Amino acid sequence: MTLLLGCIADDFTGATDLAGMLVRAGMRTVQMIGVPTTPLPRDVDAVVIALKSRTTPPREAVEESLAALQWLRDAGCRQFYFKYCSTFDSTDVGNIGPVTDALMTALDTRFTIACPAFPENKRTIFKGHLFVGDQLLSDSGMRHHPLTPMTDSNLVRVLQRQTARKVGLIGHEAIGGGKEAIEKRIRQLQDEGVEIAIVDAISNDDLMQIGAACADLPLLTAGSGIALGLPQNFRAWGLLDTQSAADALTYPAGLRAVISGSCSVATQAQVAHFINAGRPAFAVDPLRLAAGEDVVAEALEWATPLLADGPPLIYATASPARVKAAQESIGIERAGALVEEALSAITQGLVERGVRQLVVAGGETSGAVVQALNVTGLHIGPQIDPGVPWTTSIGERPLALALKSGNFGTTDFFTKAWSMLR
Ligand SMILES: Nc1ncnc2c1ncn2[C@@H]1O[C@H](COP(=O)(O)OP(=O)(O)O)[C@@H](O)[C@H]1O
Ligand SMILES: O=C(O)[C@@H](O)C(=O)COP(=O)(O)O
Repeated sequence: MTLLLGCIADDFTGATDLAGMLVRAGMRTVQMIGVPTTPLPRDVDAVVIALKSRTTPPREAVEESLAALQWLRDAGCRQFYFKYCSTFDSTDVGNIGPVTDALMTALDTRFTIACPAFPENKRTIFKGHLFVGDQLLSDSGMRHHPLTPMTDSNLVRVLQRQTARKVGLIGHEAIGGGKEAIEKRIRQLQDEGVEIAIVDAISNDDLMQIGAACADLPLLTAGSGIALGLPQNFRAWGLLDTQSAADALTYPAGLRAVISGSCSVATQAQVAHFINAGRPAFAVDPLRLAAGEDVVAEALEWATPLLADGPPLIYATASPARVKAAQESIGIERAGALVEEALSAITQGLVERGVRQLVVAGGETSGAVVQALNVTGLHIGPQIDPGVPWTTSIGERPLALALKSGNFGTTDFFTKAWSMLR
């Protein structure tokens, strides 16, 4: 087995998003939870190591990312990919800048790109500014994110605040000129001392050109979009066969549930749609958790008799005003941690009661839940919506898991995802 691409993702839904994209483009891909301690399945072209490092202190994020890189290098990967959010979720202290810096130093490379674009999910970059749909990032719902509020759309400026390396821009003039024009712009930026370039991209065609131009870069940093353009390079080098069934999966049978700790705009609409469709839903309130009430036992008692009739929803999803009120009362980190712990414990209880098919909404939430379930890795299946594939956990008692990024998926996601499991 020759591993071609080694990826480090800063959260679990992001890792699944990237792995799904690679599978779609014909690379057999597994997602491992944390730095692998168990052998990889056979016949794999790409590995995505999922970390929960998006919002941890930068030193911890760097340490974990370097450990993941070392594992991927030891496994023989030829190119490396640091995956972060398509909305560039980070704060002024990191972790995109510090992790990129550390990976560049470890790989002894003086140039990489930074490109969160994902046009199919309406994340585009033009003149270095990130758009979410028709809005600038800073006008989008991301300005209210509980942990990483994004209030500046100029990615050159955002990243420059997080790194001492010089940040530049590969603008759309170069992207429109195709592979050669992009390579020329990279050389020009390198002559100017730029080490990390934000890259404009507004279409999948752009991503294919960028992928081709970045074939020889040891490290890429990006959302999942850039992955679409990489398999063509491995194929051109004769290293990758065309895989017709890279996403073939067999799903475990069992009861179903939806867990949502995401407060993103898309998830709020999905929760409302599920409730309006008459499906049962239980709200987890961080203030009750902080007061020491046994919300976990209450949720499990509520859910148990409902499981036979289809998926119940257990959610902490709330409006920006309610999230703010909870955070002001108990603190941002504590509110997040209490909710993550409670949702994880509830999910463990549901699995003990026979749940085998789960939709989990939210990156941090998915990280907490998947770790609590002791999942070590995921096989990647077909996509439900762009950026969200079905997966099955590796191991003896597999679960079917759809880890949904906060802002991904159509409004009816929680009710429609199941039809693909039949
Ligand atoms: N009602 C709430 N009040 C405060 N924090 C919340 C609430 N609901 C969820 N959270 C926290 O907000 C964070 C949401 O992040 P995440 O799960 O990554 O969702 P997304 O993918 O939408 O960013 C989690 O840490 C979660 O525990
Ligand atoms: O790139 C993306 O947008 C996603 O893959 C992702 O990382 C989303 O993170 P969450 O919104 O925290 O789920």
